[in-house]
Amino acid sequence: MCTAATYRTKDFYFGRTLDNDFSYGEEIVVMPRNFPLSFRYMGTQKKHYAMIGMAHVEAECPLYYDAVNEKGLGMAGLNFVGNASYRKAMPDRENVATYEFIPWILGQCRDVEEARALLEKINLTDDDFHEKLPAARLHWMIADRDHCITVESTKEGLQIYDNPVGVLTNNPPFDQQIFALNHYMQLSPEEPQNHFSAQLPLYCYSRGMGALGLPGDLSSQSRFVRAAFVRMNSRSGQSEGESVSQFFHILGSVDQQRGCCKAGDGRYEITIYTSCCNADKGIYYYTTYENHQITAVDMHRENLEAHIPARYPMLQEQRIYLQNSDC
Ligand SMILES: C[C@H](CCC(=O)NCCS(=O)(=O)O)[C@H]1CC[C@H]2[C@@H]3[C@H](O)C[C@@H]4C[C@H](O)CC[C@]4(C)[C@H]3C[C@H](O)[C@]12C
Repeated sequence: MCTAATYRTKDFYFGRTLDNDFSYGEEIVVMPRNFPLSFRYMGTQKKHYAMIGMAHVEAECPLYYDAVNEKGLGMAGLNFVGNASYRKAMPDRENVATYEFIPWILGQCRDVEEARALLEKINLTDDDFHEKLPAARLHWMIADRDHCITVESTKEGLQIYDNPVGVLTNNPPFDQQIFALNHYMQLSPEEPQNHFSAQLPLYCYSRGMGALGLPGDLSSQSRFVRAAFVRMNSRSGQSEGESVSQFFHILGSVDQQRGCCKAGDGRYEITIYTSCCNADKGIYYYTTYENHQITAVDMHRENLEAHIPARYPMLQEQRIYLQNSDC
């Protein structure tokens, strides 16, 4: 399971949880403008926008899970197993393999409007990166500070949905996820009133009762509702510290603890990492399952005119600050 979210204060933030029962060995990768992007069908782009994100690097090629570019556009891929459907390359389309989709969009587009224009011409192909890395069954969230869309390639073709919630999880398809919010419109951060019966002395014996009924389980539909409720009602200060902290709290509402979701063979699905990217400043903040200290990589500290990506393995060791170490 995974959840992606956007958040806006003074700056625009974009991030996700990556939930799985194993890791592909991902790292933070800054792709500079002059790293040649060789596409399977679309030739080579010698120059493109720089980007920072989480990727598995295979044969020197960053395969991004989520990233933002230097213009403040963000994109993340999340499992969409059983619904994602890709086609063979087609003569009249811009054919892009799914593992190329993030650099294809972020390398060329400043914002969602430009991404929409590319999406009109695209055909997502079913090509594997290689036989050990088959095409991942995903759908994607693309967002800038003003707009957010969900992109799904299904048997019916390419679906592009406005995403007014700024949240994406996994199945079912996005129109059904959004529809399900109708069932929760009574949820509120306010104290509820007794509409049940005037003849009964019902009262609020606890804070938080306005959100009674918010689903607490780990299914993707429930995580969608929970993250949407938290995200839509989120309040924080404008500073970087307050914004980043609030973002991690939003995604903390859908965190997966080891033991609650069995994945077979004694393995469990857990939140391997949580990311929060300041898309305006190009700073990628993250925590991992074992390391709750927020670590950051700033793309603007790298040479963005370089030809080779800069790679930062995630710091996994938790450093605990002993406050009374002098005693
Ligand atoms: C497993 C990840 C998605 C996690 C997720 O959504 N979990 C939800 C579980 S569930 O549905 O609710 O059960 C996805 C997100 C990005 C994917 C990776 C990226 O697409 C980059 C490459 C693409 C290659 O084709 C396959 C390996 C790969 C390295 C992918 C492996 C895997 O499919 C990743 C890591």
